[in-house]
Amino acid sequence: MMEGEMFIIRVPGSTANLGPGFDSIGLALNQYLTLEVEKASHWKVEMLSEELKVFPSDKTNYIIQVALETAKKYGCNLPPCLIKMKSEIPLTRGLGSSAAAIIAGIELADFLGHLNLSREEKLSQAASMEGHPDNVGASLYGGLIIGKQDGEKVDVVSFQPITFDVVAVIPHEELETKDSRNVLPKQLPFSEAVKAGAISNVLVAALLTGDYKLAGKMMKEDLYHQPYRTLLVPHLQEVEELSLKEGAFGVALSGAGPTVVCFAEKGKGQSLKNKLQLLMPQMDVRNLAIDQAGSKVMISERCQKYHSN
Ligand SMILES: Nc1ncnc2c1ncn2[C@@H]1O[C@H](COP(=O)(O)OP(=O)(O)O)[C@@H](O)[C@H]1O
Ligand SMILES: N[C@@H](CCOP(=O)(O)O)C(=O)O
Repeated sequence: MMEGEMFIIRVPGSTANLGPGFDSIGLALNQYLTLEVEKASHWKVEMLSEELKVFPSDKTNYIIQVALETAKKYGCNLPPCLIKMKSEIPLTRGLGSSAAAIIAGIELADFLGHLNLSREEKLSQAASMEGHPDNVGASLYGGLIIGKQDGEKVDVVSFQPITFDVVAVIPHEELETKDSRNVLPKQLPFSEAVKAGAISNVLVAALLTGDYKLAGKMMKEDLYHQPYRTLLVPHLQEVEELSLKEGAFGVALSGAGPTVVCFAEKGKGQSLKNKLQLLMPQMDVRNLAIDQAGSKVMISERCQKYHSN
């Protein structure tokens, strides 16, 4: 990359779990974290979205830290850059902002450092930083991902295209993932763990065969996390009742919450969104689509030529 040239990193946000797929299922959504990057004399982040202004604008920014740590792991030093950053992903609401930031940092290291990492290597690095593969997998691959993590080892299967609408009901209050994980039990009795696994298996089979009614039923039956988190997310039950009545086939807590995601058949999302927004004016209700592409690095032709040398 030459002085003055620029590349763009675009990463979708995501919703995790879809009810019983705790720490394992992720779905990429069409709200994006976008970085415009050019070489500079020192590291600097310029926030183009108001919400991002809470984050450091120097080298201590999380995305730069992720990039430097990733590059270091592969024995590489990154040249400093100016990053202009904007985001459509609400922060700390259960819509995968931290996972998108991690993927952005890894893509930054990969491109700037000529690391040529495979998607599997990127996922392994991202999942070990985030602690679970669901959101990072969706942000990286797009579509629906199902993954299993053991330290740095991740097994993942991704599916595209997945076609249904997603309506996100986003409260104004934040809920940090670590706080929402603190209310979960350390252990489950064997018989309950077996039941919880079976519910998750049926969810996946139902989603992939298009049996949305059954998928919705499984979302509600989750035993892993939603029963414990309802204490922190008292609106879950109300959103669930209203949106099932208004045509959603399923409802789940988005990641660790507090956002609730409602799933509707293709084409039904807009009217569901309109109805829910009227019924819950205090919430930010968004009609979203599934991102099928995952993270992207977009470069100019001149920059591409230089980069491949
Ligand atoms: N664009 C960003 N730049 C830097 N850090 C970010 C960015 N987006 C998210 N983060 C980090 O992720 C944290 C939110 O993570 P988390 O509590 O898991 O919420 P979410 O559900 O949105 O992922 C933020 O407090 C911040 O530390
Ligand atoms: N499986 C995790 C997902 C956390 O997602 P986030 O978007 O809330 O960070 C969990 O349920 O804790």
